[in-house]
Amino acid sequence: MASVVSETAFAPMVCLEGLVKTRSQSESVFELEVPGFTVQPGQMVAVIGESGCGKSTLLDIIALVMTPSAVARFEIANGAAGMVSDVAALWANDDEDALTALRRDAFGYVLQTGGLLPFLSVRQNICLPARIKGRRLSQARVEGLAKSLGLAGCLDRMPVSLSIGQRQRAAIARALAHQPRLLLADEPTAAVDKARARSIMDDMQRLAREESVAVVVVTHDVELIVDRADAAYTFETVQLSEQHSRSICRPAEGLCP
Ligand SMILES: Nc1ncnc2c1ncn2[C@@H]1O[C@H](COP(=O)(O)OP(=O)(O)OP(=O)(O)O)[C@@H](O)[C@H]1O
Repeated sequence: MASVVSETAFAPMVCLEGLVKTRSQSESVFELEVPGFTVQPGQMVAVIGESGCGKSTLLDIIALVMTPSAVARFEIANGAAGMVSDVAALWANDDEDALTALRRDAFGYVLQTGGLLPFLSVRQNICLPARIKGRRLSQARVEGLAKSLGLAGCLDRMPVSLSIGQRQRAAIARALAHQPRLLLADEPTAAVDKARARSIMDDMQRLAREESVAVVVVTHDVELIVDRADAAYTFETVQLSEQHSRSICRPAEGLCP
C-alpha cells in the first residue's frame, strides 16, 4: 500500500480537487461539486453562500465527519510541520485509526452554537481536546487564551451561566487550546448580533494570526468577511430538475485580495 503520509515543503493546509458529494433524502437529490479548494498555512478562507448551498457539507467533509462520494485529491497537513496526509487514500482504505488521529490532531472545530459540554466548567471544556490527546495544558495557557478572548473571570463558571457570545468565545478557546494548525468554524457568530459578531471575528482572527493557525470560516454574511479573509469561495446552484440540484463551489472573484 502506498504511504498516506508524506513530507512536502510549503504544503497547503487543505488541498481538495475534483470533489463530489451527493446527498439524497426520499426523492430529492443535492450534489455538491468542488473542482478545487485550497487553504494555505496561516490564511483565513471564507466559505460564503445562501442557505442550503452546501457550506456545512463542505466543512464537514474537510473536518472528516462526512465521506466524499468521489474525490481526485484530498490532502490535509497533519499537525507536524510539512507533513501531509492523503485523506482520499485514508477514506479509500477505510483507515479509521488514522482518520481519528487526524481529527484529534490536525484541527479545532467551532460549531454554530458552541457545543460546549454542559456538565464541564469553561476551564474543563477548554482543556478537553488536549486531554483527549493525552496532554495537560498549563494554567498559564488556559488563562492566556481566556484573557485574549475576553473570558477572564469566566473560567470556573458552567456554560449555562454564560451569554451566547461568551459561549462562542469559549468554544474558540477550546478549539485553539491544543494548538492545531487549522481552525474550522461553521457560522461561529450566527447566534449573536452584528456588533458582537464583528468583535468575535476580530478576536478569532487576531488569535489565529498570533498562533499561526489557518482558518476556514463558513458564513452567509459577506460583510463579516470582506476586509478580513485572504480568500473566499462561493457557490453557483443549478436546478437540474424539480428534485435535483447541483451546487458548484468556486473562488469568489473580487471579494478578497
Ligand atoms: N441529512 C441530509 N440528507 C439529505 N440531504 C441533506 C441532508 N442535510 C442537508 N441536506 C441537503 O444538502 C444541501 C446542503 O446542506 P448544507 O447544510 O450543507 O447547506 P448550508 O449552505 O450549510 O445551509 P445553511 O446555511 O442553511 O446551514 C441542502 O440542500 C440540504 O437540503
